[in-house]
Amino acid sequence: MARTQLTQRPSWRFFVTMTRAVPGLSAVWWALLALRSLLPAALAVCTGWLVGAVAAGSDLTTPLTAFGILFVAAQVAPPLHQVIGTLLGHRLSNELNERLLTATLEPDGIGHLERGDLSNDLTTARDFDLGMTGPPMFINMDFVAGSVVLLLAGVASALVLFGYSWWAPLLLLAAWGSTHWLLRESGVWRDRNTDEVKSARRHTDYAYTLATEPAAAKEVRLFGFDDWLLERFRTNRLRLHELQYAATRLRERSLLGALVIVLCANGFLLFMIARDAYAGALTLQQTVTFAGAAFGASLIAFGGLSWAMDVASAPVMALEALEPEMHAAGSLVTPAPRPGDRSPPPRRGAPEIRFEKVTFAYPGTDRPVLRDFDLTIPAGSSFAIVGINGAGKTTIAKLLCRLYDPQAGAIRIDGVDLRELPIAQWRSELAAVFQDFVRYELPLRDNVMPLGGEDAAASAALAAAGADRLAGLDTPMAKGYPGGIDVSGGQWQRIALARAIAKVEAGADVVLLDEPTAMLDVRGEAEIFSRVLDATAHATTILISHRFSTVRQVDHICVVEEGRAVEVGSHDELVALGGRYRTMYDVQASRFVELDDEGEEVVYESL
Ligand SMILES: Nc1ncnc2c1ncn2[C@@H]1O[C@H](COP(=O)(O)OP(=O)(O)OP(=O)(O)O)[C@@H](O)[C@H]1O
Repeated sequence: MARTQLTQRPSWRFFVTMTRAVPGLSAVWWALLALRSLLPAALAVCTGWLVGAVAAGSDLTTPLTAFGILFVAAQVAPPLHQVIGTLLGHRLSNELNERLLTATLEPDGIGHLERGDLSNDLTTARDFDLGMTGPPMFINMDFVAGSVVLLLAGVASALVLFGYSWWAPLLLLAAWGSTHWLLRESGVWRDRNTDEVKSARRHTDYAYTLATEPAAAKEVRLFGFDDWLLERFRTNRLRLHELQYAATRLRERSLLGALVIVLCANGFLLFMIARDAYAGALTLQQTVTFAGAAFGASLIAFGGLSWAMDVASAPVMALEALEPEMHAAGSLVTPAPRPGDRSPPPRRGAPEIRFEKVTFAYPGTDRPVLRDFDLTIPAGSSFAIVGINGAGKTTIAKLLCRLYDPQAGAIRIDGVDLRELPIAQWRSELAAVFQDFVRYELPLRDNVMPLGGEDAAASAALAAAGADRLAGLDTPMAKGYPGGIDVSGGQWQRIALARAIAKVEAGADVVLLDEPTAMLDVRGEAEIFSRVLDATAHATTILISHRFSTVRQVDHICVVEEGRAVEVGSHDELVALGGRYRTMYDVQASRFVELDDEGEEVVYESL
C-alpha cells in the first residue's frame, strides 16, 4: 500500500519519467547530484581530520590533498550539474511534448479534443514550458537539483553524527524534517486547480490571446473591446496573484514553531558535544567533525524542494492523466469479427453510401443530433444535403469521415459497415473541404498537395479551382515568412478546393464539400462549383451548402431537419413537391442585386 502511494507521488513520477526518457544524461545528472550531496559531510570529516592533524603536529600532506580535492569538487560540480540539468530539461521537455503529440494524434477519432474536463490537464501539459505558471523545465531542473542536493547533503551530514551517538542524527533529522514539513505548507500552491483558479487563468489567457492575435484585431477595435480586454486581463491576473499569495505566503505560526524546534534540538546537541569535549570524551578532530556535521544537517531545512518538484512534476502528472483518458475518448471501436466473417474485399470506384437508422449524440451530451437517420447516396452521383443551421449536416460529414462512430445504426459503403473498413484506407479514398478548412502556413504547393506530388498536378488542381494565378507554387502562404503572402477568404477557399481536387486526381473517389463556396462571389461560385463537379465527375460527391445556386446543380438533394432526412429528390422534384426545400429555395431565389466590375447594377431574377 505504502509502496503504491510512493510510486504514485508526483516527485517519484517525475524522476521515473526523466530517467526513462533520457537515461544516459540522467545517469550523469544523478551521479553529480550524489557527489554534491556528499560534499558537505565529506568536508566536515576532512576539516576535522585536518584540524586534528595540525593539533597532533603530524604530516598534513594527505589531509590537505583530500581537502583540496573536495574543495575543487565543490567548485566544479554545481556549474557542471547546471549544464547537464539544462540539457536534460530540454530533452525532457521534448519528450513530454512528443508524448502529448502522440496522445492527441494517436486516436482515430476527435472526441478527446472536445472533452471540456480534459482541457485543464491539456493546457498544463502543453504550456508548461511557456513560463506562465512556473519556470520552464530547463531552468527548473536547476531548482530541482539544488533543492534535492540540500536535502540529501543535510541527511548525509546528519548521518556523520552516528559516530558521536545513535540519538544525535535522529534528533537533527526529526528537528529539521519537521521544519521542512512545517514550512512546506507555506511554499507550495496546493489548491492551484480549484474552479476559481482555473476560471481566472482561462479568462486571463483568453484576454491575452485575443489581444495579441491578428485574427481578432479588427473586431477588437471595431467593437471597442480594447479597454475591456485590458481590464479583464488585469483583474483576472490580479486575482490569480492574490490566490497564489494567500496560498503560499509565509505562515508566521509555522515559522515560529519551526524555529523553536530547531533551536532546541541544535542547542541541546551542541551543548552535549561541548560538554564531552571539555570532559575529554571527544578529541579535537571529533569535536570539529561533529560540530561541522551538525551545521551541515541544517541544509535539510526548507530549501524549496516542494515548490520546485511541484512545478516540475505538474506536466508529467497532467500527461499521465491525459494519456489513458485521451486514448479512451478518441479511439473508435472496430467490432470484433464474428465467426465466419470475411474481411471486406478491396473496393474499386465510386461507392454507394448508405446511412441505416443512424443515431448519434456528441460525447458528453445526451441529445441526439441524428435520430434513426436513413439516407442512400447512389454510387458516382452528386448529392447535396441542405437544412437550417444546427440541423446536423456537418455532423453527417464527420460521421462519414469516421471522426466519430454512431451510437446506433450503421453507415455502409457499398454494403460494408464503415467500422469494418481499414480506417486509413477509407480516409485515403476521401477528399474533403470542411467549413473550417485549414490555411497551412506552407508554400502553395504543400497547401494543395500536403503529402507531395508532381508540380503539374498541383497546377492543374489550382487551375480547376480557378486559383492558378494566385502565386507561384513555392510562395509561402503566410506573411510571416520571407516572400510570404496572404490572400483573401475566397481565394483561400479556392486553394482548399484545389486540395480536394488534387486528391481526387490522385485516386480519391468520395468527395465531401461542406460549404465549399460560402466565401466566393456569386458568379465565381457557380462557375467554380460546376468546374469542381466536372473534376470529380467519377466520384460520389456530397455537398453541404446553403447556396441554392450551387445545390441545384447536383443530381439529388436531401433536406435534413432535426436529425432526420425529411425530403429527398432532384431539384426539380423537390421544387414541384412544394415542401421545405421549395420554401427555402423561394426565400433565397427572390431578386437580388450585385454590382459588376464596372460598378453597374446586375439584377439576378433567380438563382
Ligand atoms: N463537437 C460538438 N459537441 C457537441 N455538440 C455539437 C458539436 N458539434 C456540433 N454540435 C451540435 O450538433 C448540432 C448539429 O450541428 P452541425 O454542425 O451538424 O449542424 P449544421 O447543420 O452543419 O449547421 P450549420 O448549417 O450551422 O453549419 C448542433 O446543435 C450543434 O450545437
